[in-house]
Amino acid sequence: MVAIPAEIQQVMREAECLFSESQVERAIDNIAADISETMAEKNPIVFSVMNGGMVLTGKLVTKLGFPLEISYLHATRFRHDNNTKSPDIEWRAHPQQNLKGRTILIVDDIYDEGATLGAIVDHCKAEGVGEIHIAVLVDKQHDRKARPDIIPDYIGLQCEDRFVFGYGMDYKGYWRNAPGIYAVKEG
Ligand SMILES: O=P(O)(O)OC[C@H]1O[C@H](OP(=O)(O)OP(=O)(O)O)[C@H](O)[C@@H]1O
Ligand SMILES: Nc1nc2[nH]cnc2c(=O)[nH]1
Repeated sequence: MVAIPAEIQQVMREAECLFSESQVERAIDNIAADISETMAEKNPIVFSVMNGGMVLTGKLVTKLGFPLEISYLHATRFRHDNNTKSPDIEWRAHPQQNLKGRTILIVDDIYDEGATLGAIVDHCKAEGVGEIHIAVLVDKQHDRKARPDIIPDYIGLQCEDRFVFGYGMDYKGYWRNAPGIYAVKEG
């Protein structure tokens, strides 16, 4: 057995809960209601952005009472050896479907600097996609947005400019399963 790193337990003990489970669930209900109003007739493909988008995608799709296809793509912020993130995106799985003329819904956990969503939108446009809709659980508030031209259509919650985890978002690979949105203790 490989032990759980002590840091992983400690980060949760010390974290600040920014949004409780019931607050997040309400936000997901609201996203689902908005998507249902605008996308019900559009025969969309829903793309979960792996890994972080999987929790929101799973919770969302059962609330969408209209025909849709579910799939995934994997674009991730490239990590340097020292674990800092660069603006470069590493594609691990492109969409496999023919996107020509299709309406798609991109579902991700967090819109932070926006480099990830920017690369996804650019790729899908190059593939001839019809309409692109974007849903994120959290929009992090700061003025470092890399692609001000890309604004998610459906946003669950606005969060302060701190590193957050839970509901799909990880802390060093852990706590994507946390039932709330937590901020790592600062200082
Ligand atoms: O708006 P940005 O600054 O581009 O950051 C947001 C992206 O960062 C996280 O993914 P990450 O690349 O860490 O991979 P993960 O989904 O596996 O956690 C998150 O899931 C978003 O996809
Ligand atoms: N887990 C996590 N992933 C991110 N990717 C970009 N910002 C964040 C964040 O605050 N938390």
